[in-house]
Amino acid sequence: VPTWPNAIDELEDVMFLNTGYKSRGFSSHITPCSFSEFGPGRQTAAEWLRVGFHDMATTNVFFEPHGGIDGSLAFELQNGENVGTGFASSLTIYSGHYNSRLSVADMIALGVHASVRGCGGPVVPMRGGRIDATAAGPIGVPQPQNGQGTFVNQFARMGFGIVDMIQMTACGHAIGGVHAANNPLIVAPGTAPDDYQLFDTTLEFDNKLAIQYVNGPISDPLTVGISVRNTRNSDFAVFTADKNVTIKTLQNVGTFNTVCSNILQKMIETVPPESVLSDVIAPYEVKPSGIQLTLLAGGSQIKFSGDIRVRTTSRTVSSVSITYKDRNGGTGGTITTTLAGTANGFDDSFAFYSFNKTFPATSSISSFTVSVAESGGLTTTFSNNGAGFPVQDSVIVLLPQSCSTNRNLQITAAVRTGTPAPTLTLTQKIPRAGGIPVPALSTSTATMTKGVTVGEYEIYSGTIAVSSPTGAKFGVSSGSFADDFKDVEWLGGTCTPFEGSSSSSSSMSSTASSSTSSTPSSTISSLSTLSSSASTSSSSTVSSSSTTKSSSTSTTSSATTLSTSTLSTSSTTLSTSTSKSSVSTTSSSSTSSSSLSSSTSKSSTSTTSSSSTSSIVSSSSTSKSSTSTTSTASTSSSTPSSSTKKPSTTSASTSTSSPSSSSSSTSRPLTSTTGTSSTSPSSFSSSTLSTSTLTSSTSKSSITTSSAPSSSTLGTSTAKPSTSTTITNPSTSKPSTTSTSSSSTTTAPSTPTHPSTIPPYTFQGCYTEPPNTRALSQKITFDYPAMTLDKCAASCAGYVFWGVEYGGECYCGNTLSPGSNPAPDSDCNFICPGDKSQYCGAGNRLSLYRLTNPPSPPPPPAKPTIPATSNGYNYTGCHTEPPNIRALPAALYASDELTVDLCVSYCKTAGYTMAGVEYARECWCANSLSAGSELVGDDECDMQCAGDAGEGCGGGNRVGVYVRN
Ligand code: HEM
Repeated sequence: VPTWPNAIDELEDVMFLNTGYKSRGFSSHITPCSFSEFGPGRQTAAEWLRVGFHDMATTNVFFEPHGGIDGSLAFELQNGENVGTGFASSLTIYSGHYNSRLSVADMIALGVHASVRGCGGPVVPMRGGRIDATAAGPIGVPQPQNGQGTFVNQFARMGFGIVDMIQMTACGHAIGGVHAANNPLIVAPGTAPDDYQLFDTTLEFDNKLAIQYVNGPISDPLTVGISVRNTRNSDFAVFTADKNVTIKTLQNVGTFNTVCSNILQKMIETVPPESVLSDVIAPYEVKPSGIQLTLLAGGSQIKFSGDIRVRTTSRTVSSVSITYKDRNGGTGGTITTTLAGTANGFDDSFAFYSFNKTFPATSSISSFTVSVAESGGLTTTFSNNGAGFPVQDSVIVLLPQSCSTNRNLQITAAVRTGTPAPTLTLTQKIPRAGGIPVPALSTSTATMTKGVTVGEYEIYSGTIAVSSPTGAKFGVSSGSFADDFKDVEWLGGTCTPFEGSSSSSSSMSSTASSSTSSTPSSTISSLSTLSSSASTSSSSTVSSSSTTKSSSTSTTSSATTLSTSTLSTSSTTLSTSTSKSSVSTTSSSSTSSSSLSSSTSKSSTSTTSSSSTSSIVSSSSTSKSSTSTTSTASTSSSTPSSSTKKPSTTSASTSTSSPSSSSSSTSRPLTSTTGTSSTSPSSFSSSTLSTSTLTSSTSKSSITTSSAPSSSTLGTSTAKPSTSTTITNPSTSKPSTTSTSSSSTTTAPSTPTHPSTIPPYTFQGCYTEPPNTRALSQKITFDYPAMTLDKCAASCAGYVFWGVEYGGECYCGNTLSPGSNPAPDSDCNFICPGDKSQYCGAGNRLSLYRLTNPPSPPPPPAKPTIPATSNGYNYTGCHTEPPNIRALPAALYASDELTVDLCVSYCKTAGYTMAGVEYARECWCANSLSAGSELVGDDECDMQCAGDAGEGCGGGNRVGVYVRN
């Protein structure tokens, strides 16, 4: 069970909350299994499974980076290998769930898991942590016309053997079918219901395909039907690759389910090396959900609210309570909860218990444990693998005081005195152009300006422009503290002013009002705030600037910030707070209410932590409450400003209502003009990297604003190898051992090249493959692990051309097909796996070589002459054969020794007055020429006589006719 918070938290929610309270709705697109929101003739579950295969299938495990499940499919929809609308529509659905904590690549994997399980198949174990590519990868998806040998090689390139190939394809084709519109050479239009021919007789994930393939009747259009004569019966080619041994084993249901679980897990765990996968995701037994601290009016009290999600799959819960520690690690108290709702996954059920507790800001909270009492009397305490569930109170977003108007967010946060000035961060989903269905994530940041100080906290505010509110997330962070990943859509249109203590509240209101009148200079003041914030903070910022104009800078980092935020464990919180406390006291000079500063209570890193994981207590429990109130829980417990409870901003704003909501100050339109150029296209491109979060959460913590340069390295790595410098790694295996070439002898080359000669061949350049055929097609060999240019040259000895493609494919031919055109040499950027000093083509690109001195073609045969006379017969011309009869039908003599003399003497001896030579070796006789035979040019009767190349003996359908003198 993971420790919370965890990089997989968002994925875990989307994976398990299928229906009910706080459902994430992911699986609704594939429920029931046969469902498609796009109408008849489609099955979304099948489309999701296929998306998984096609995203993975261009993997080349012999290269770095080698691709895999990385979402590159989104950039490859136009490349001819991904035909059908299911790819774009699936990725569009995933885009709706996409954010800085959940990559498209993880959703592609989750789509495989969900479609298989949702269709009644086995559980495919699921891990998180895939990083999204930012550009297309190479081509290489198996196409139905490829043929068995190519399939075997393509799967080998992906890292799979023949048995794997058969298993994966049989499991993949357990659901769905073939669309006539996409594949008219496999399913003829008009021959299947909705033009959609299923692979077997069911839409469920079962082994009918295997059973029917072995025993018949076979309905799989990739095995039987018109695909056979169109050489597109790829399932047949795949399943027969081991003489049907593997497909036969899949007739057993148990074997089938085990095999499919394993092979599909391998498929979705084929990922680029930079994607470090998490453990297999199991649902939390207890998981905090929507936890929020809110500093209440006056600043002396904090409200702590949210839900506790309890897994109820195998327990009947009677009550859930929370025991918390104060911010110094001392005993805090106990909080009761009420059932708010239930939810279900494919195999799990959950109940959410809401709570709402107010405690003094001085003592506050640092962590909590959860006790779950079961109806049987057992009570289990969950301490988050020992340390309790951490809660940081150093940076708190004040949702009631935050709002969104005119595409501007105005965000207010309370920051514990002594904590450096916070940064406001916004991550938006910006649509991509060019038919790419997945948006880019763009993160922009803005400085925040300090307002009043109330008790332990300083109130900061900031504004930031939002161009794409749907799915946008915002947060506030300072160092490793953050309160973030909040939906922009939660925000109402009105910001309720923060009511500080009597003196401070006035200053706050002045802050708010001053915003409207603020002058251009505010930008400057905010900048000064930023610079000074590190050390002294306080003073300068208090009033003036206010407007929170904050020159927002757009950066790309995003995710790292978001995830690390919550990681700040309780202990670190404590230590930092104590150390900083001195600062808070000094700065208190500026504002009034400060004095409290009880944070100095040091106590430092109190160890305490009750690591008890399963202490058994008697039934009684603390609070029953349980079911009675159910859904109303959240509202019932609310105190004055219950607002933060949950997104629904409308209720939030209304509940807090009363205190002079001075509408005028709501939010200032003026800021819209400020230079928040965050949305400029340039900043988007690299932003998708964000999701790197999942791996390295802890270390990155402090990055927030400046990270752009570092994160960019992650992104580029997933794309194509691009330029030479990125890959190199000269060490490993050195120049080839093969002889022929004049290659280097001792030193390892630092940069690969396109050798200008591989004797007896010369480099022609980097060439494309023509659209519908191969550039070179006479002989093909594969050697993905160890191909070199020299090996291909040796394999193609005797051919005029050869070329290496995709690192491991070698093609030979005597002619280059039309449509194969020169491309930039830099396109051929795959390093030869067997010789790192050479390039071996790329996806759809051949490193092309040609014989330096092609053998001079044999001299064209001398044109034969047609003898004018022979043996008393005279040549009368070249005649056609009439349609239904021979020109000289009476007698035929054929010989490989034929000459004109031989033919004439044959007919003469046989008593005919006419003789005719045809097609090099035929001799025809008659006494008259048949009607319909026409005279044509002599050049049509110049085929060499079989017995004498110097003489003409007619032609195809052409008779050279001789008549007796
Ligand atoms: C040699 C390997 C393979 C070839 C040549 C191949 C070919 C095809 C073709 C031609 C279609 C019909 C697409 C359409 O008309 O819309 C199809 C559908 C499908 N393929 Fe494959 N496939 C292969 C392997 C796999 C694998 C390994 C998987 C997954 C693990 C898979 C999953 C699917 C699914 C689920 C469908 C149904 C899609 C739908 O109903 O919309 N295929 N495949």
